[in-house]
Amino acid sequence: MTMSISVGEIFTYIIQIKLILLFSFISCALIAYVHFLWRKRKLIIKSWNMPGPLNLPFVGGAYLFMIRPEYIYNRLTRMQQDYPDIGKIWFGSKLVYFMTKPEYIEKVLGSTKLVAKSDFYQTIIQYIGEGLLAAPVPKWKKHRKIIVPTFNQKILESFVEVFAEKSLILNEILDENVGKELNILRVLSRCTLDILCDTAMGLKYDIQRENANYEYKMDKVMQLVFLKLLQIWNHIPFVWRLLGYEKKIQGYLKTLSDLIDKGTDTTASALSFVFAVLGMFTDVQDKVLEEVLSIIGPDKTPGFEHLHQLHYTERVIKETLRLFPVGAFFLRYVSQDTDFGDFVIPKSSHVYFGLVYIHRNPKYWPNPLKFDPDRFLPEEVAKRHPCTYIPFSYGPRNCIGRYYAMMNMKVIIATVIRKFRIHCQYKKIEDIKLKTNITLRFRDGAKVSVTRRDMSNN
Ligand code: HEM
Repeated sequence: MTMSISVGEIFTYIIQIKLILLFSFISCALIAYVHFLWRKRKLIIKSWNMPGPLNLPFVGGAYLFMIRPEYIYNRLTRMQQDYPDIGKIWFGSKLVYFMTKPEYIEKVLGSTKLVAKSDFYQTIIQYIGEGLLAAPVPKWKKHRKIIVPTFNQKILESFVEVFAEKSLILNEILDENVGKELNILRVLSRCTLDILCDTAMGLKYDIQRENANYEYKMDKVMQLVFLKLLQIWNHIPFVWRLLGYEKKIQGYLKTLSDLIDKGTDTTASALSFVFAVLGMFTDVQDKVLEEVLSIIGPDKTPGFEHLHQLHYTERVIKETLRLFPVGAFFLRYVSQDTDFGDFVIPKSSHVYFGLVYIHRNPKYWPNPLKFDPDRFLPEEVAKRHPCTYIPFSYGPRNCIGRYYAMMNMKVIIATVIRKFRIHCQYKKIEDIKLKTNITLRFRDGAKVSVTRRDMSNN
């Protein structure tokens, strides 16, 4: 007896198999989703009434970041604007709150209990190393106690000479590029990295003159880390490798070797914005020059004793960091239920602090896009809540390098401004479009150039 199967039957079998597979897939997905809801039930219930963007199953609100990397930060900023004071978003399986109300910010950042870093930092740890920035709490406590004294006044004072010496090399490089549109961030990154290697490790690399492109590679590493951080499909190792990102990042890391964990370029980013601002607002530039000349003089090397007298310059730096907070964003892990009066932020959630919107919130900063250094006159500062302005974060886990960075910036500005007039093609703050690769950057370049200053008429 022979059995024959008709083409029609084969077709029916195929359809049935497909239906079974589809059904199995949907069932597995449903089971996984119910399992997820069950595991996260406490977070879901406690955050239920908190406003936020639409969350889809599995991905939550992460679909909002399926955009070109340079637009991700803007989207985050808009989210803060759309949900004033506080909002929430599910980022895959992670519940993330974003807050802009200073009282809420203070409650989290000022707490000695909420000092754990969000596990979003794992990506940073994986490629850049743990450092103090991302260290788990017990290790952080121990290391911070050891490191803080190394930033004391006496030690900082001894660094000023290095700041000044390296700033003179910067001046030589600027002099070779007079009149050209410069990649100012690159030039400044090399200078601040050169300074950091010397002051932190005693290494004399002469990075400013070498052509090893450290800052370029560092930038690429940061860009890739940022992508992995915020586009959750990149968390899947297979996808990350398939897209070729792992190979790229390892390539850059290999050549950065021992510099990688020192490669912070926040100071250089901040300075690049200061230069742009000085170029845009010539009256501000003139006042900075006037102050530098009156405190330090036309040729004298800046010394520690001068720096605390540069009040106007300091206000210019602070106002620049308000509009362009180069530390862009950071996250904390909520290790215990935290009561805010009207609501509770549940244990195991995360808090995101996006600094651009916090610093430009019209509720606390009238006419926020106006560049006005006098917002930082002591009497004006006293009127504001301290957490309306947090470029160096706030509380027990704030930036330990803030005084170092401030002094470094003042020395560089004082050295450069006496020899060069700074120009910038941007005309107003709104013209500067931003992106971030962890630190804040110009989306369309800094558009800065310098010309030699004729000191007979400045
Ligand atoms: C303008 C320059 C700088 C800005 C705007 C800045 C900003 C910040 C911000 C916002 C944080 C908190 C980050 C977070 O919680 O994830 C931070 C932490 C930190 N910064 Fe800075 N920073 C600057 C320069 C520096 C420099 C020059 C150093 C070192 C020499 C430094 C060392 C650190 C360290 C070690 C931490 C981690 C502190 C901790 O977790 O206890 N920073 N910085």
